[in-house]
Amino acid sequence: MRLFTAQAMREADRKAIDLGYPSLLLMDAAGRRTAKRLLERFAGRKIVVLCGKGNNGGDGLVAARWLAHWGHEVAVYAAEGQEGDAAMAQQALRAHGLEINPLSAWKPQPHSVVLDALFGTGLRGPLEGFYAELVENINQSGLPVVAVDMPSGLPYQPHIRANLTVALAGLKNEHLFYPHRTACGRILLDSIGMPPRALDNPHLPELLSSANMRALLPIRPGNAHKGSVGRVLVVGGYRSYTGAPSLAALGAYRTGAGLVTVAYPADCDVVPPLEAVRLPLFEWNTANLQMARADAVAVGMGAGEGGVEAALAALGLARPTVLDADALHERVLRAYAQSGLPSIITPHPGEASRLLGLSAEQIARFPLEAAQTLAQRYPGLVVVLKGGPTVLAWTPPGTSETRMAVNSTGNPQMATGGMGDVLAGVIGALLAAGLSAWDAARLGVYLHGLAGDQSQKPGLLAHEVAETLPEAVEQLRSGSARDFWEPGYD
Ligand SMILES: NC(=O)C1=CN([C@@H]2O[C@H](COP(=O)(O)OP(=O)(O)OC[C@H]3O[C@@H](n4cnc5c(N)ncnc54)[C@H](OP(=O)(O)O)[C@@H]3O)[C@@H](O)[C@H]2O)[C@@H](O)CC1
Ligand SMILES: Nc1ncnc2c1ncn2[C@@H]1O[C@H](COP(=O)(O)OP(=O)(O)O)[C@@H](O)[C@H]1O
Ligand SMILES: [K+]
Repeated sequence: MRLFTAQAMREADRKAIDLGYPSLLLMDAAGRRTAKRLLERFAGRKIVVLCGKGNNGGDGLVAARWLAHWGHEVAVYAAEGQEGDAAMAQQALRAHGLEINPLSAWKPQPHSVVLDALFGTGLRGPLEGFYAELVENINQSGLPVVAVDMPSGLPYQPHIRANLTVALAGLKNEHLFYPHRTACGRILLDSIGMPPRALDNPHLPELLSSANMRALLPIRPGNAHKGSVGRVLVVGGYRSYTGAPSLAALGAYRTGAGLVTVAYPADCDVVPPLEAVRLPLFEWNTANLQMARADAVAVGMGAGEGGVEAALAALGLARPTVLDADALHERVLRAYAQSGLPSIITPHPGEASRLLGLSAEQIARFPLEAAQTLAQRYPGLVVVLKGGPTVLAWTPPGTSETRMAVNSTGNPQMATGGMGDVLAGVIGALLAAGLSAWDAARLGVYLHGLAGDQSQKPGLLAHEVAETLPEAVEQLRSGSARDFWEPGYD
């Protein structure tokens, strides 16, 4: 499943037409499906359809026709100047005997529901004048709004604040990234019968969904033993950061690691989980770390000033590695990228800011671009740029194409200390279980977010998310994990 930009969706539309699929069929499916979705949630209200003159408006005209055909009370207000499919939709509506009122005549009517078909992916700039005022009036009316494809005005201000958005053919950036996602309300995705070949675009980011992540779950054979399902070495800890490596160890065990060893400075009060092997060290060097038996390493959590040394010492173990927090420095990343070892870096925007020389705000605003830049700067390293949502990027060595993915799980209650430490442990366990770096990173962020979603509540703590990981794994395995968007009719 891919995440689309407006332009990419236009290209998919064009591809469908080039494949011989009639665009009017897409519009008819879009309008009809949207009408059904509206009825599922707002049956009994008078329906007011507001249409622009483009194809988004065309979808609205189709929806109005079907709603009237099914016997519902519908009032239609539309801009003038429809062309192509939208003009055909208008013709079909008129054939059903419906009247079309000028948009300027719309006034909020009590107990109505508004179908927002003003603008979709074709918007080229912020709404001004009449349309800006119309959008403000709709928002202020307090009436429920169902948006066709996306709330009109996005990604600019002003825009509609919808209760429900019916995304057509695929999810777009506005449906996933904040603050725009908030304006969508609940999100339903409808395929509208678009030929799959038209949607297939490997250059777009993959959207991590329950279906594709389920396939990555490692299988635990009946004759498993603790040495065969993945041994993780956690390397971290520093004076006041004694909890970080313990949380990573907990994350690793709860994701299925067979054995976790925690290496930490001997003068530090690190208290690893009872089940972990303790390795207090007086010096970070490879020989010391080799005392642990490990299939994968997670290094840097709470490592403070010792982070660089610890990560360079861990490099000598030549194991798949996840680099977090205080290990995330230029020198370390260069060394790991050159080593060719499967390696993952998990910066939050603050750490990415240190690496890129940009502000954390800029990185949080343009996470796709920031993750891509990091992945191109350090070929071979899988970049996990944490946030809401987390973005992943990877430039396989010897190629120039960067693969991108965007996570769909997680929630703002996860913005608490230690949450990233748990993630490092989760990914470490998946690396130790034998997954490739790209698979371990994708499944790891997905499971971590899914666990956070299960126990979503104010005051959520990192160790609680770790404790919920087994439930998240089970949910994903059994097929009961739900995506945040609701699937359409297929
Ligand atoms: N994906 C698919 O395959 C399918 C997509 N479908 C649907 O098509 C939608 C996209 O339709 P679209 O391309 O016609 O654009 P749309 O959003 O209606 O807006 C264009 C209109 O807005 C106007 N306009 C632009 N900027 C403006 C501004 N700042 N301020 C004011 N006006 C502005 C512009 O006017 P112009 O400047 O060109 O005169 C033009 O009239 C998509 O979201 C989905 O709903 C389905 O039908 C089936 C298959
Ligand atoms: N608003 C949010 N939506 C989704 N996930 C979030 C949100 N805020 C934080 N998270 C997740 O919580 C984790 C926080 O990591 P990080 O900032 O490194 O925490 P720490 O350094 O305290 O361990 C990341 O995995 C991030 O994706
Ligand atoms: K719309």
